[in-house]
Order: sequence, then structure tokens, then C-alpha cells
Amino acid sequence: MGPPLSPRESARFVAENSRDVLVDHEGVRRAAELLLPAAAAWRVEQWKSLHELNPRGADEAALGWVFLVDSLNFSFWAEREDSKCAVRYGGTPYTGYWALCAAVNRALDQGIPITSASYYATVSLEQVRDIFRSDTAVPMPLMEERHRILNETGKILLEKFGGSFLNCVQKSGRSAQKLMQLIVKNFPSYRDEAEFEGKRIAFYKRAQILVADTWSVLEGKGDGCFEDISSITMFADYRLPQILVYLGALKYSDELLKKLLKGEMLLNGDKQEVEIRGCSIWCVELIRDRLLELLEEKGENSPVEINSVLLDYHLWDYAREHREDMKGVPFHRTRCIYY
Ligand SMILES: Nc1nc2c(c(CN[C@H]3C=C[C@H](O)[C@@H]3O)cn2[C@@H]2O[C@H](COP(=O)(O)O)[C@@H](O)[C@H]2O)c(=O)[nH]1
Repeated sequence: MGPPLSPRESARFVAENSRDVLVDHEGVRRAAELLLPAAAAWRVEQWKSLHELNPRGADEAALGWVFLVDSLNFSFWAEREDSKCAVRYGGTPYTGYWALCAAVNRALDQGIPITSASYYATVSLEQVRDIFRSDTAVPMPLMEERHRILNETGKILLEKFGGSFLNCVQKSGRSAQKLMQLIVKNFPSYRDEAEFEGKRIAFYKRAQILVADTWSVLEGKGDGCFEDISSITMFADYRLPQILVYLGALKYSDELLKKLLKGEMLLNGDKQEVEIRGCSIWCVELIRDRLLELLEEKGENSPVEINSVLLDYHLWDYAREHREDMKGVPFHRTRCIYY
């Protein structure tokens, strides 16, 4: 089997052959109109200014933080919405993805060098359980997998990149695509691939968000000045499909919706799981295209930066802020290390 299709081509192929998930083109246009006012204000600097747990710096340590966090950036959803893992940091309880960031910052404050490859390459399961411990009775999911990934990833970073993700970034020669390929080639836990209708496809969600967070922590400057950042697609997680359905840009068949409302699990790689993820990526590509058209029509001359990364970030934050309103729309439950 040859190399997989790129995430964008994989998304197009899935959307063209999907049966249980549909991109609603009228919904795409409405979503773009709804997002247009906010889109004019999107800036790469918001990754820091809007999120207090993200690193302030743009140095090697900040890159080490991003690499560690994105190596563990998966599967935070709780079996029951009313009892979930939470990590208190600076007096605030954080849940989901933010619980991971809070636990990393808590460890660093306690003098545990959790972002150093020489540490996490040999960290023990007991130490990992303690570092990522929840302040509720519900632990963070997939703790054993997180431990295995820390050891595997740390060892590879030491062997191939001198223990520094900055070295990996510098090998990419300011190309987002080259950095993504370096990541999936060298780090097995990032190989988010599948088979669909006889073709090998790839969504590379964690590799793409790692490239995006690298671009963001470096504020699009120096080693992070990727001239092809616009070629990175949205990150196919379990939150974005939920908000795309909520906005009416994505539609599920009655059969699939019934399954999700019952809370049935989908296996990573299942046909319906691939359709949800692939159609979500394609849907965001189309919303991005429509936003660019609308800005063109408006003759918007302010230096607006519209790409799928900033659109994804905004939709993800929007989903977090509108959790209550979105309660009626189910997210798909898949337990895996890829998203
Ligand atoms: N598509 C997309 N998926 C994202 C993120 C983020 C956070 N990204 C950084 C970028 C902006 C902020 O500044 C953050 O620093 C996490 N996730 C995914 O969501 C899920 C966790 O959800 P919940 O259980 O509700 O916390 C899980 O699969 C996680 O991998 C994103 O931005 N886009």
C-alpha cells in the first residue's frame, strides 16, 4: 500500500463517498456569514492572549511544552458528562484538553521537568499517574497509553533530535508540510491513518495541530514563519463535528444520529467514524473558502489572515463557550490516541 492521501485530499475523497454524513452547502454559507464579523479579528497572537495556560514565550522551552502537550492531546471526553476529570490550577478547575495543560503547568511549578525529553523518556507509570492526577474521583482517560507514548516519544526525540523539538522544527525549513511529514515519519503515535473505500487516507490530527501550535507559539515568526501554513487543514477531533452539526453545516443520517444519541462507541477507523472526521475537515475547508469569498466581495482591505488553522481554533473555542447550547447535539465517542 502506497503513502496515504494528504488530509485535504482524504477529506475530499471521504466527503464524495460518504453515506451517513453530509456536508450541507447552504449550512456552510450560513456558517461563513455568522463567522465573518469575528473572522476579521483573528490573529495568531490570540493563541497566547486568549489562553492563560499556553506558554508566554517563543523559545526552546515553549516549543518543548507544545511538543509534550500535543503528544498527549487526545481523548479527554468523560463517560458521563456530570463526572469528569478536572485539574485545579491557580484556583481554577480545568477540564478536558485544558486539564492536560493545567497538569503540565502544575508539574513544572513543582519542579518536575515534565517537558524535558530526558525526563519523560524514562518516567514511570506511577509518576505519570501522579503528574496527571485529577482533583475529582475521575482520572484522565488512557493513562497507560499516555505513559507508553511519553517513553516512546521521549526516546525518539533524544535519539533523532538531540532531545529538542526545536531541532525538528529547524529541519523543516519553514515548511508546514515538511514539518508534518517529519513528525509522522519519526513519531509512530502521530500516524493517524485509515482505509476508506479501498484507499489509504490520513487525517494526521495531532501532527497538524502540533504544526499549528508551533506556528502559534512562535507567533508566525522566525523558525515558525511557515509560508505554507494555509495548507494545514482543520484538526479532526470529537468537538468540531459537534459544532459543525450545531451550526447546520454538517448533517448526520437518522441511523447515525440515533446511534450517537444512545452514546454508542465508534471504533477508530470504522466507516462512520471516518465519514464524520473526513466530512468535518472538508466542511471547514468549504467554510474557509466561503469566508475568503465574502471578504473579497466586501473589499476588506485590512490585513485579515483567514486559514483553516485560525478558523479551527475559533470554532473550537466557540464550542467550549457554547457547551450548554450544544447539549442536544451528540459528539461521537471513540477512545483512541489520535484525537
Ligand atoms: N479541532 C481542535 N481540536 C482541539 C483543539 C484543542 C486545543 N488547541 C489549542 C489551540 C487553541 C487553543 O489555544 C488550544 O491551546 C484540543 N483539541 C481536541 O479537542 C478534544 C478535547 O476537547 P474537550 O474534551 O472539550 O477539552 C480533544 O480531541 C483534543 O485533542 C483545537 O484547537 N482544535
